[in-house]
Amino acid sequence: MIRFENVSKVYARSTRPALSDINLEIERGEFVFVVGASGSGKSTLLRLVLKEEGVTQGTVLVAGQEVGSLPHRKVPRLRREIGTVFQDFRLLPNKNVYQNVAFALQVLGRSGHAIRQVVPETLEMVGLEGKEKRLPHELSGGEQQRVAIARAFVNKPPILLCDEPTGNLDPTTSLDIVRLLDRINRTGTTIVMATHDDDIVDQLRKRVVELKNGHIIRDENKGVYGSGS
Ligand SMILES: Nc1ncnc2c1ncn2[C@@H]1O[C@H](COP(=O)(O)OP(=O)(O)OP(=O)(O)O)[C@@H](O)[C@H]1O
Repeated sequence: MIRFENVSKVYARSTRPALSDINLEIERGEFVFVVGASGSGKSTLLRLVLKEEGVTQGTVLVAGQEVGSLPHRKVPRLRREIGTVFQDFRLLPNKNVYQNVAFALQVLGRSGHAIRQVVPETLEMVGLEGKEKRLPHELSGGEQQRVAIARAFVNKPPILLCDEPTGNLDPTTSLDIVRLLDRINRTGTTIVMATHDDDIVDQLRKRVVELKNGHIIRDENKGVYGSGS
């Protein structure tokens, strides 16, 4: 589903590579935690998948398509295949819960009929039924993140990229959010989650890819946050 072949990324005005010679294969339906210290390259890895940044060397493939050679006009189609969830939720502040999620489908040109069917289903799945009319500032952080997840998932993308989705949440709420992501993963969605949250990684026991200074130093199934070495 996602493949990195000998990928390096050096940002402009930077001497040290953010990623160096990364080889990584993530199969359809996997749940992968990407861990590592601040600056180790986690966000850069996600940005390359989205073509928010280009590679300096190597190849990134998403669903068999080479992202680097994708013409600009095809980037929106790539991004439709990939839901994104961030630490800071990024909700539209003047739209209510329902509208935030519906908007993601409106921009894809979905019919009103389809939207009226799928938005309530998705809000129920993430546990927000009854809160449709609330504005983001009337929700807790955990609820706001549920809206963001509903919005990312409402068009059923095959891939969900999550960059520190629990970074602003307390431990109990964080665990609820990751359990929700786990449930979404069980519907067949591939999930890649960059995180600093050791408790979450240790509890979920998924595949763990650890980055250090832009290198993969560990890739372990049913892994824990620290290598224990
Ligand atoms: N736009 C940019 N221009 C120049 N250097 C950048 C840019 N974005 C990131 N970097 C550098 O690339 C390296 C990797 O950064 P990245 O954001 O991928 O790390 P990270 O593991 O996601 O960190 P954090 O956990 O703090 O979010 C760092 O050295 C960072 O300073």
